[in-house]
Amino acid sequence: MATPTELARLVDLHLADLRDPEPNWTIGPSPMAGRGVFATRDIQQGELIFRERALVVGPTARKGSILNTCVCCHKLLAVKDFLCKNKCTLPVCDKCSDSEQHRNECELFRRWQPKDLQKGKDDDAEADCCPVNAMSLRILTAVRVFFLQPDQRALVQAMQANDDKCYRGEIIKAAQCFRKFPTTDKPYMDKLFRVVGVLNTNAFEAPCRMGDHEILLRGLFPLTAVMNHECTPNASHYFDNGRMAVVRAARFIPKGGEVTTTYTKILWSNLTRCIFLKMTKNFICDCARCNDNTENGTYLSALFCRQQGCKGIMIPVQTKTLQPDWRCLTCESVFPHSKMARYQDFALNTINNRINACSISDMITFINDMCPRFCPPSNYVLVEAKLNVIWRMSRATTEVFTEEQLKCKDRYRAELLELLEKLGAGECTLKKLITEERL
Ligand SMILES: C[S@@+](CC[C@H](N)C(=O)[O-])C[C@H]1O[C@@H](n2cnc3c(N)ncnc32)[C@H](O)[C@@H]1O
Repeated sequence: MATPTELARLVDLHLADLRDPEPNWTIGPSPMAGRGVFATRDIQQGELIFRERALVVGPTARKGSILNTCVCCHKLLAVKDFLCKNKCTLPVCDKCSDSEQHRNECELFRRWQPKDLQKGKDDDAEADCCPVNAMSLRILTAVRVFFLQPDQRALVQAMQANDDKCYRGEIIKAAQCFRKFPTTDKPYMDKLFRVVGVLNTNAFEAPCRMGDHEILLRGLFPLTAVMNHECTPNASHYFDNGRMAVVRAARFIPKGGEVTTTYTKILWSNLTRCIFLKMTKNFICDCARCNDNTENGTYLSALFCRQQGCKGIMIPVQTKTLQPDWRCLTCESVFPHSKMARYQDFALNTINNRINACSISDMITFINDMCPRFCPPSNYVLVEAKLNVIWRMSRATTEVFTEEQLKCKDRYRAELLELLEKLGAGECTLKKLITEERL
């Protein structure tokens, strides 16, 4: 892995005009992990730390992604016949099909000879069959790295790449979308594997708005990615239309302090964050919040006691483990994680199914009247459901809400702000969004 100095040199080149002549940050060795970002002087709460453009972006192509979106300008395309007119089989608008930006990848995809997904299907199936394979779209961001300038490619090389067998699977699945993928070219495949590893370790999903449609882009923002993770971080980041990352101090950061961000959602429970970080970033966090099973007194993990007749709440006993025992704070019964995990999944699915299917007004009734029967109010799934209601109400343009519903929204908002306060989240992006109701 590159030294902090070498990484810093390449990051400076990448920042170009966005580099402050006297930055309040520097890259150095981190006691947390590898390299990290550190304050060169005291940084006040709310102060800008840096802005950076994406080094490379591409489609996320995750389950549920809208595939008929131009991979260059991100415009929403027609529902049918939306592939590049030059036949690379990527979704590209007519204008971008002939653009400089698309030329290299278009040629490369054509050379690899994409398989025709509609071939061999009967007429009816053909009508319903999406002509794009999400796995070939997913590999596009990695492919784009090969067309960057030498210094930019060196920067990608200098970034950390976690080793994970799943990433190989991602490449194998992409290779199956083509007749002539260079599978036997070992040096090329090794480089591709590393780039895919860098993307999976470092890339962000950045929202990008195009008119009234919003998509998530997969973007590599190298300096933002060098920041290590803390569950209640001292810096917060947001993305300006998918292409620019903006990082500000959420709290005061003393000179020499490590500038941290979060790789998870701030309101997730200890256990949910722990599982997510282990699965996606391959580490177990050791921050103060992860070591406290009351979760700063927020009890975001809490579930009702499974002992008959007891109305107490249970919380995980051990911290920083994927399968803790659970103990009731009232009757002190202990249950194994397997039992509580089933119960947590039930609460999660019940609430999330409603979120996806209910009107705002039904959701409020469900949260206020039904949820308290099976889920403690502090549980993160219920907390997120309230966040979802605020989000939907603030975006609703035509719906008219009753006085009662508006009061509920204000109550949810006050509860969420109190939670963030307990967590010590400072001026984090979520607080800003809740306060400004621009979720
Ligand atoms: C995006 S990189 C962060 C920058 C990285 N330290 C470097 O030197 O390039 C993410 C990886 O850093 C490590 N990491 C980040 N935060 C960590 C933490 N709080 N504890 C342990 N490892 C962490 C993990 O290996 C994680 O997969």
